[in-house]
Parts: sequence; C-alpha cells; structure tokens
Amino acid sequence: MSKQSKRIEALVYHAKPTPGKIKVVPTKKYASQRDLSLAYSPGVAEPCLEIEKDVNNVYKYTAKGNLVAVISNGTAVLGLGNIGPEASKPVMEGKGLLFKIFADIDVFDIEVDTEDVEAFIATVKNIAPTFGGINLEDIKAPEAFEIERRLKEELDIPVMHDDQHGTAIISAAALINALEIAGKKIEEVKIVVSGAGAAAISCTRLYQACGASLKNIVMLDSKGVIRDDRINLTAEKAEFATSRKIDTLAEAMENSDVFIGLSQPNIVTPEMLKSMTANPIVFAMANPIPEISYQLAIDTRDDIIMATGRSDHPNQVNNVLGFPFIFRGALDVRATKINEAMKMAAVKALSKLAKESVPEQVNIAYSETRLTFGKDYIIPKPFDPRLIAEVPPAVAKAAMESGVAKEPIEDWDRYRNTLLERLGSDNKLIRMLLERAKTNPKRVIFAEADQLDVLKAAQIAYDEGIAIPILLGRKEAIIALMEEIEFDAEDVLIIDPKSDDEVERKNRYAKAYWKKRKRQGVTIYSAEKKMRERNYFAAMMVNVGDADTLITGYSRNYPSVVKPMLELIGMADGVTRVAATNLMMTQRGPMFLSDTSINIDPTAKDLAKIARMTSRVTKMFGIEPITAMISYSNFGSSENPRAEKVREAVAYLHKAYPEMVVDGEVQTDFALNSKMLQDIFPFSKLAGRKVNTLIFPNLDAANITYKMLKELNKAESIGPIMMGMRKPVHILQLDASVDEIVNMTAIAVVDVQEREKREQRHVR
Ligand SMILES: NC(=O)C1=CN([C@@H]2O[C@H](COP(=O)(O)OP(=O)(O)OC[C@H]3O[C@@H](n4cnc5c(N)ncnc54)[C@H](OP(=O)(O)O)[C@@H]3O)[C@@H](O)[C@H]2O)C=CC1
Ligand SMILES: CC(=O)C(=O)O
Ligand SMILES: [Mg+2]
Repeated sequence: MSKQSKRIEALVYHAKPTPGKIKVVPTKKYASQRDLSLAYSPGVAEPCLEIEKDVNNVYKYTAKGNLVAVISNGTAVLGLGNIGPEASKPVMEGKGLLFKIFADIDVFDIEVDTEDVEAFIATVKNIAPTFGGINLEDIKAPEAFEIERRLKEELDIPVMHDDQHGTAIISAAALINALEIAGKKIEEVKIVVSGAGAAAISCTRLYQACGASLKNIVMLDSKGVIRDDRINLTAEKAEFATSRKIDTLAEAMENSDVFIGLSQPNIVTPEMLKSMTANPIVFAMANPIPEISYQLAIDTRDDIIMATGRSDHPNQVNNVLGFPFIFRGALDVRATKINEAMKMAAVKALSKLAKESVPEQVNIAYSETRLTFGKDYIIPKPFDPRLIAEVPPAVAKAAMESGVAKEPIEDWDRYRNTLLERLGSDNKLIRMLLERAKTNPKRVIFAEADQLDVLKAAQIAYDEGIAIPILLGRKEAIIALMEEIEFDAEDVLIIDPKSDDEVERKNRYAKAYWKKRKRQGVTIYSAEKKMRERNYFAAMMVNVGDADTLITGYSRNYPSVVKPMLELIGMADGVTRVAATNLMMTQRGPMFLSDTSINIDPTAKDLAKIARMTSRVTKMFGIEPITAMISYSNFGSSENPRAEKVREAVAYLHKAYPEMVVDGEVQTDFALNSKMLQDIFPFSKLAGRKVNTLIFPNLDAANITYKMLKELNKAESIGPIMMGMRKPVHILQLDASVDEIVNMTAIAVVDVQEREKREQRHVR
C-alpha cells in the first residue's frame, strides 16, 4: 500500500462509520417507563442520598470504580510534539480503546486547553470525583513531573503518567530480559539514554531501582549530552548529568552496551551502532518513527538485541503492555496510589511471563511458528491472554502488601477467573485469524471481482498479505475499479471467463469437467459453454489446482451458488452432507452456530455430523468446542419427535465420540447460563462449562438466530463457513460487507492451510 493510501485508510478508519473510536453504552435496562424512573428521577435520588451519607458508596452505585480518565493537554503527543489538545484527542481515544479491549476498563478521554501547571492540576482535581483512576498522557517534561507529583499527593485515587511509568515498567522488564540474553549485568552496563523528557527520566530512574549504576549512564536532550557543567539544567536533568567531557550522541554511544531512545526519529546511525560493544541492546522507542529503523539496525549488526515502540516488528516495547493491566490491578483493590512496589511487581510479572512457554493462540495471532524467549522475544506480546491473568494480580498483591489497597482481594482464584472473563468481548479471534492467514497466504479466486466491495476486500487481502488474489470478472470493469481505489498490483491475475483471451484455460477446464460428467449428459460443447460462467470457471480452476480456494456469492442468493459448487467440487470423502457454521462475536465471547445455511430439516444423524464438522472448525480457531444441541426441550422434557431427533443425535455422539464435550437436547438459555444448567441439570456434560457451540435442530432456528444476533446485537459474524466440501470453497452472504469478505478470505486461506496440514500428517 502506498503512503498516500495508508494515510487515507487511517483517516477513513477514524471518520467512518461514526467519527471517533469510542462511545458510551448504557449498562442498565432502559426499555420501560419503570426502568427510566429508576435510572433517573425519582429512583436516582436513592443512590445519591446513600453516597451523600457515605462517599465510599459511590463505588457501589456508580461506574466510578471501573472508569479511568485519560487526560492530556497535547504538549508531547507521541513523538509529534506540542500539537495541542484537540489534535491529541485521537491518541487519547486510542488509549481508551486499548484500556477497554485489553482490560475492560472504561475511559473518558479529556483534553485540557492549558499549558499552565496550576490550571492543569486544578482541572484534574476538580473532575477527579468522577473517576476511579487518572492516566495522564502525553504531557511534556518538565511540567509532567510536577503535575504528576502533586496530583499523586493530593488525590486518593491512583494517578499515573503513563509515558513515565508505563514506559518505564515495560522497558525495564524488557531490559532485564535482554541483559540476561546478552549475558551482561545491569550493575555493569554502560547505558546511553537519548531524551531527557517525561519518559526518559522515569525509565532511567526505574533502571536505577533495578540496579543500574548512575556513573554508567549518559543522558542526552535536544542540546546534546547532559554534562554536569551545563547551566540551567532542570532538577530532573541534573540528576543524570555526567562528568564525562563528551557532547554528542556518537561519542556517548562508543563502547556503550545499551541504547534507550525516547526522543526523536532517525537520530541513530549505523556507525553509532557499530561503535557499541558486543551484543548491544537497542530500544529505539520514539513513536511512530524510532531513533533508528528496525531493519537498518538488524542489517547493521547481527548480534543486536533490538526493540521499538511499534507493533510491526519483534519486541514491541510500548506502554500498551502496561497501563491496561496496571490500572486493572489498582482499580480492583481500590488502590489509593500506584506506588514503587506495584510498579516493580509489574516489571517482574512481565519479565517472568516472557520466559514461560507461549500459548499456541499467541503464536497464531502473531504469525509465529514458535515464540520462545530469546533475542526476538524479550517481552510478552500485547495480545497474550495471559497478561490479564498475571499482571493485575501481581499489581493488586503489591498494593495490598504496601498498604495502599482499600478493598483487598481474598479469593485469588476467583479473581483470576473474573479477569479472564473480562476478555470475552473483544475481537481477538478475528485478528488471530487474519494473522494466521498471513503466515502462509494462498491463491484465492474472487469470483465477483467486478463488484466494488469484493474488489476492496481483495485489495485489503493483498495489501495485508492475507491472500494472493485472482480476480475474476469483466476485465475492463475490474481495471477501472482498481484505478478508482488505487489498487496497484501488477502481479495480480485478472481473468475474464467470457473473454476469448482465455481459450486455453477454458478448454482445459471444459475438458476436465466433461471427463467428470460425460456420463451425466454433459457434452464437450455444453462443458465449453458452461466455462463462460464465472462460478463454473472458478470451481474448475480450484479443481485442477490453478487456485487454492474461491470466494463467491456476493451478488447471488446462497442456494443458487451452493448448487453448482456441489456439482463441480463435491463433498469430501466420507461426508454425506455439507453444512455451514457462523462464528458470532457475542458479548459473552465467540459462539459457533450451525447449520445456518444449508440443511433445512436435518435428521438425527445429520445433526450429529454437523456437530462433528463444527467441532473441527472451532478447533481451527484454537478453541476447545463445548457443544450444546439446542431444542425447545430439556433432556427429555418433551416426547415430540422434534425433541426426540435432537436426543437421538446426542445419544449417537455420546456413543461414537465419548471424548466430545456435547450434550442436550437443551434449551438455549440453559445452554448459555452455566450456573442455571449446573443447578437444574447437574448430570449434564455441559454443567459448569461455558458452551461455545450451538447446533440447532433445523435451518429455521439457526438462520433466524444468527441473523437476529447480527442485527439486534450488532454481533460481528464470520461465515457462513462451508463445511464438508472436497476443496475449500466459501460462499458469501448476499451483500456481505467488505470486512465480512476479508474475514471470509482469511477463513478460506486458513482452511487451505489446515487441509495441507492434515494431508502432511496423513503422508507421514
Ligand atoms: N514506546 C513507548 O511506549 C513510548 C514512547 N515514547 C516516545 O518517547 C518520545 C518522548 O516522549 P516524552 O518523554 O513523553 O516527551 P517529552 O516532550 O517529555 O520529551 C522529549 C525529550 O526528547 C528530547 N529530544 C528532542 N530532540 C532530541 C534529540 N535530537 N536528541 C536527544 N533528545 C532529544 C527533548 O529534549 P529537550 O528536553 O531539550 O526538549 C526532551 O527531553 C516520543 O517520541 C514518544 O513517542 C513515550 C512514551 C512511551
Ligand atoms: C506510546 C506512547 O504513549 C507514546 O508514544 O507517547
Ligand atoms: Mg504517550
């Protein structure tokens, strides 16, 4: 993607469909007049009076306890400098989004129009009653130090300037681990710190707390090395002034072991890196452009341990790994501060986690085959689901031990479980799927590439490296649309099945088709004619191995596309029924619903097969299937043949696949409410389990439910995912959105990858 298209993509992302990245969502019922009289006047007076009596009740009756203010005055926004409060808002909203998706913390972002320290402090103090915590952000030094010090002193809720301490915690954890890999001692290494602002000063102080020696540190600001003979140094800079008679970064870097960059882009040169000792550690953390680019650094030295603040390279040392989890721990024990003990606990938890074996889910999410502690993996990845279970408890425990926790935690196992449950609602799975596709992209035919949305999806798949698109359709229309959306990809194959240019291919495919169906009334002439039709052409292209998979169905109804696919591609060996599942991103986490698209009234045996096939897809996403066979009846409560059919399917599955966690027939509310199920049907295999797969008794029920969830709950959906075909073929819903098509493309690619894996296992 060109720089210009990236710029446009970022702007459109922020502008559409609604401007901005976060919004407020009610957490209480508001449907009836009764609800409203509770939510507002007169009911609301009751909690007001309770809080008036005892101010701690504000945590009981309002959202304060889970609400953090992300506050900035826009004076040091990323590495963009003093761009003002309004211009900082996208970053603050971004932090809000990260707080929510990583730690389920709600955020109001607040941009304050003042550079005056006293006015800023007064503003924050005046609004503090609203919040459970205050995250100060992108405020320049030295003002940031005074602002944070005073607010910490004067408020009784946790206050943290993230650029200082978030960055310090993460980079200290990474530094400890990098030193271990380099075989060096923190007490002995020579450290160069470029930058003497909020982030740099705090990081360096924390490294000292971890053992680094002041005499081994050289710090630089915009004027060069901070020497003890420089006049007018701020107190914070003076703390790190060196007696060495050097002035430049190049001089400072000579024979140093560690470079810490929290300053400006592109100020470190290859020569400087070459002058460092063996196994140099370089954390170029300026955002978005580091002090030296990752590629240049690793091209310059083989032995470097390199990190940046960015997510597109190994070793992302960025405070995103810290603030959500640190605040989570602090809020959960109602800490009055985030103190040194809590920071150190977070450092230790992060550094320890990087050394533990990485769950497969994380490898998949980051396109890695096997992440292991080493030069390219010195710190956990932000999407590691273990972070929420490890860091907040460590922080909370330290808060309790250091006497700043107002609400100590008693049951740690229960606390860990609630933390894990908080992760249910984000779309990590989709990200994981896309990342997994990228590890080994496949040739995907977009059979309706002359449709704008399909082409846009193909462009994203191409740009992101998810797939190698093959564009089918009217060539001129495709080329015109490609120009319109700036899809420049000379290496992408465009094929028009109707055009005479494709005679060779068409003849080849027609012959293959005719060979297969010559005893079913197909003549070579009719086969050739059929190949002018894009779905036939695409299917044959996959059949003969000229493409790996195909995506179609955007502009035609589902059955009319399924039919030719079944005729041309057919079912996999041993399969007697194809079916489709939909993955829905619901508020309680991902749910697989089957069969949403194909079998109108499946038999008991069909249902069992659908459950088996769905289990395989569930596993493809790294999720262990826990399957409920849905009915209007619960475990024999109805004698009707419709309930009996589901019972029979369950009996068959229990007998044939005793290892499967599946049960029923069961009503949806029991299936989805593990406590209810446990209380009333404790004998069930599902009792106390979190069901993630629902098999419906017929197409009406499944299709209605999935569409209802999609429309009413705005649950994102992936699918329908075709199951049971001989070759991977995926059919879109009529009018699927661009995102849905991209997701489907990733599914198609992962489907091919999975089949290849199975084949390899088979050969071995
Ligand atoms: N990866 C991460 O998680 C994080 C990265 N950062 C990055 O760190 C950088 C600084 O942020 P922050 O501390 O909040 O901002 P500040 O404005 O507080 O500090 C910036 C510092 O950089 C110094 N500086 C400017 N130019 C140079 C130069 N050529 N050589 C050396 N130092 C220079 C400034 O010097 P002077 O004092 O003379 O003005 C100042 O000390 C930004 O790029 C930001 O994106 C920040 C927080 C987290
Ligand atoms: C990551 C961050 O907070 C910064 O670059 O400012
Ligand atoms: Mg910042």
